[in-house]
Amino acid sequence: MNMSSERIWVVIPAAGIGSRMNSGTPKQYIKIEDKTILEYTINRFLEHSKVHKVVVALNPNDKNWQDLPYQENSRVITTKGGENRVDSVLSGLDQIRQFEGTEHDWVMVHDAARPCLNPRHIDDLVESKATSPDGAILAIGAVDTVKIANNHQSIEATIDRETVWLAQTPQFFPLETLRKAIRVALDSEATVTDEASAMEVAGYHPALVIGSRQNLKVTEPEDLMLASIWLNRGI
Ligand SMILES: Nc1ccn([C@@H]2O[C@H](COP(=O)(O)OP(=O)(O)OP(=O)(O)O)[C@@H](O)[C@H]2O)c(=O)n1
Ligand SMILES: C[C@](O)(CO)[C@H](O)COP(=O)(O)O
Repeated sequence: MNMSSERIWVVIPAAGIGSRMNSGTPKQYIKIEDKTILEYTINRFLEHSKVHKVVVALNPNDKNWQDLPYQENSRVITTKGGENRVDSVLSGLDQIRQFEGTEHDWVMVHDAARPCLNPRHIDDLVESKATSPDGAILAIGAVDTVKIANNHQSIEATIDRETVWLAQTPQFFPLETLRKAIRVALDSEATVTDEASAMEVAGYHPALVIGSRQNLKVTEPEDLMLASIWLNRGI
């Protein structure tokens, strides 16, 4: 257990319905081999020595959580998810603050739908804390040429892909700074599709930490095969 004054919490937004997956089961509860996608994701963090506790934001209509093996685990806390991902994340941050979080703590936010995260990337983010006070996110560079489309779905322009980074999660920030930044961003009706968006609106410049295409977000049916391959190889 990490006894330092600066603890690392994890918030896992898991309240989505997975509409793009076209599955009868919310995608975070689809099983690969013997475990659900959500279990792979939660276990990634429970197995990491630097992680204090994990807060999972659940859909209010979630019927599957009760079947997962975390009911008696004191390091796993649940909270009520919200209408959008950002609302679920904020609910998790508020839960931490109400529970035992302090202003010294940091938080990693990681999509439930990214079960193939390699633990070494958690280490990389933790290490980034020493040099990135504004926080950091995992990201990967674009390997294809990047086009900007006009509203008729034809090419408007090509942009220099050296400047293009595809954001992943975890996204790692000081707990209180992130919580306040999200609240300000939402009050200003900014679009917040990841935590870094809110931090940017607040004027911060989070660092980019190299991630991996292995850390894919299971979004559409074809992603399941890729996730299965990675998970069956063992991470
Ligand atoms: N109101 C929401 C919406 C999404 N999420 C979570 O945010 C992560 C990333 O979102 P996404 O991949 O878009 O998941 P869904 O919203 O479930 O997918 P879709 O957009 O296809 O419905 C997922 O783990 C999802 O469970 C959440 O906690 N609360
Ligand atoms: C947070 C995220 O995974 C970073 O790429 C992404 O923004 C989530 O988008 P989604 O549409 O909520 O899956």
